This record gives sequence, C-alpha cells and structure tokens, in this order.
Amino acid sequence: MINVAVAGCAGRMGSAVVDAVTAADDMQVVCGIDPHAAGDAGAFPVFATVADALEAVDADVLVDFTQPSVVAGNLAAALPAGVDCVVGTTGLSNETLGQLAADAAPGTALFYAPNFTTGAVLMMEFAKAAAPYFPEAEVMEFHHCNKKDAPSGTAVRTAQLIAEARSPRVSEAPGRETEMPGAEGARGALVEGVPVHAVRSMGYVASQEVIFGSLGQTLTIRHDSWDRTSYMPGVLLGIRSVGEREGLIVGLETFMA
Ligand SMILES: NC(=O)C1=CN([C@@H]2O[C@H](COP(=O)(O)OP(=O)(O)OC[C@H]3O[C@@H](n4cnc5c(N)ncnc54)[C@H](OP(=O)(O)O)[C@@H]3O)[C@@H](O)[C@H]2O)C=CC1
Ligand SMILES: O=C(O)C1=N[C@H](C(=O)O)C[C@H](O)C1
Repeated sequence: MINVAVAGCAGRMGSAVVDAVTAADDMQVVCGIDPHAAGDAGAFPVFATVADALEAVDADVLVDFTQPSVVAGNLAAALPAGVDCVVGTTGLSNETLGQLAADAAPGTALFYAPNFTTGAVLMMEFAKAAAPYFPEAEVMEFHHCNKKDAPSGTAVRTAQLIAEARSPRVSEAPGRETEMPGAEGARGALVEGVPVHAVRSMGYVASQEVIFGSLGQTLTIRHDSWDRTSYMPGVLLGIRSVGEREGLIVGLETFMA
C-alpha cells in the first residue's frame, strides 16, 4: 500500500486526486494539507502545513496541486525528509526544480509534470516532431479564469521543446514592433522565442493549440481537457512510479510505456 499525502486537497485538482487515490486498490490517502481546510473532520486528517503533516503521519509520496507561490516551500519540507514528490503545480522554473531536487534525501525523487494527460504529452511530442519543418510556430492556450499563472506550464514546456527541436531557419515573424500603441502584448509573450497567447474564460478547463506555418500551409495541433478526471491516470502512474526513482524527473512521458 502506498501512503499518499495530498497538498491542496480541498482544491479543484487536489479533491480529484483524493477521489482517484481512494478508488485505487494499491494506495491510500493518509492526510491532506490545505490551510483553510485544516482540522476538518473526515476520512483523513487535514493539516495546515506539510511540516505538520509529516510530523504526524507516515507518508511515502506527497502529491502537490497547490499554487505557484507555495509549492517550493512544500517541497523543501518533504524532499529532505525522504518523501517522494509528485508535482502538478505549475510556475516553478527548471532551475528551481533542480535546486529543490538537489536538497532531497538520498533515494528520493521529485517528479514534475506540467500536464498529466496522455493527450497533452502527445501534443507536445507531435509539436517537437513538427518544429524542424516549420519556420513559424505560435502557442495558444485556453484555461478557466481562476488559473493563477500565465502562460500555463504546458505552454512553457511546449515552447521549450519547440525551441530545442527547431532548425536554425526560424522566421522573423512580426513581433512587438508591430503592436499598436495601447495594445502592447497583442503578439503574445515570447517564451524561448515562441509567441505564447493565454486566453482565460469561464467554460474552459484546459486547451492548447500549437500552430505551425510555412509557405502556403499551416499545421494545427490541438488538445482539450474537458474534465479533471483526464489528469488522474497520469497522477496515479506518477505515484506508482516515483518510488523507484531518484532526483529530478520532468514529464509524464518518462513513465508512459
Ligand atoms: N500538471 C497538471 O496536469 C495540472 C496542473 N495544474 C496546476 O495545479 C495547481 C492547482 O490547480 P487547481 O487545483 O486548479 O487550484 P485550486 O486553487 O483549486 O487549488 C489549490 C488548493 O491549494 C490550497 N493551498 C493554498 N496554499 C496551500 C499550502 N501552503 N499548502 C497546501 N495547500 C494550499 C488552496 O487553498 P486556498 O484556495 O484556500 O488558498 C486550494 O485549496 C495549479 O498550479 C495548476 O496550474 C492543474 C491542472 C492540471
Ligand atoms: O491550471 C490548470 O487548470 C492547468 N494547469 C496546467 C498548466 O499550467 O499547464 C495543466 C493544465 O493546462 C491545467
């Protein structure tokens, strides 16, 4: 039985993780961490901080779906204590993830996936495959309006993968110099040289399009998450896999067969 602590257990993703772990035969939720829900009576104890939780319960894995501003502190409490971490919270740079993993106890792993859906992983793989053949690439991402970070972690990772895979022949697509006064930002944010556009609206869960262009043609790769259950098989795969690993691991593709 894998003992799982869920940080952000009262949130949109955290509550879905609690349901998915509870429904699985080989793992159980031993506690939650969520400041405003701390002390709630329920199927498991809820603590205000990761440090409080790890003093009170024996957890094998910490799953974190919290906020960009708090995830680093949670990991800094769990990793040196030898608790493997499965992280979906976006907004941390690769450099910060590396520093946190360097402070982990021996044999302990930090697994971060900017997106736990198989479809988004494939979208990024397809974008990586297309990038050398198209001089132009832009990312459009669409999320619910309560999202706390822009651009999304998935969009940032996609831009990084495109930048790494590009041939030297990247086009000079019209940029900031074409933005009209009072409409600065119209061409998006440049992430690793790739324009990224973030849409926030009620109605979306999470969607992304990657648009490639070359002479007389475009190629659009699109993924949609319509429901947060789409992330759960990937999160459970991470929980089951992380115990055999050590150090920093980025991307669900590492564990996909
Ligand atoms: N990698 C992936 O596949 C996915 C990643 N995400 C990412 O997951 C994160 C969470 O998203 P979502 O569930 O929508 O957000 P929510 O705001 O719904 O949930 C976050 C929860 O964390 C709580 N919280 C705040 N501070 C702490 C703390 N110090 N310790 C523990 N819990 C805390 C919040 O409480 P309160 O509201 O009271 O502040 C809230 O209940 C985001 O970064 C998002 O980008 C989301 C979907 C998929
Ligand atoms: O906040 C969200 O909802 C999501 N966040 C992740 C991201 O930033 O890419 C994953 C998915 O897009 C949903």
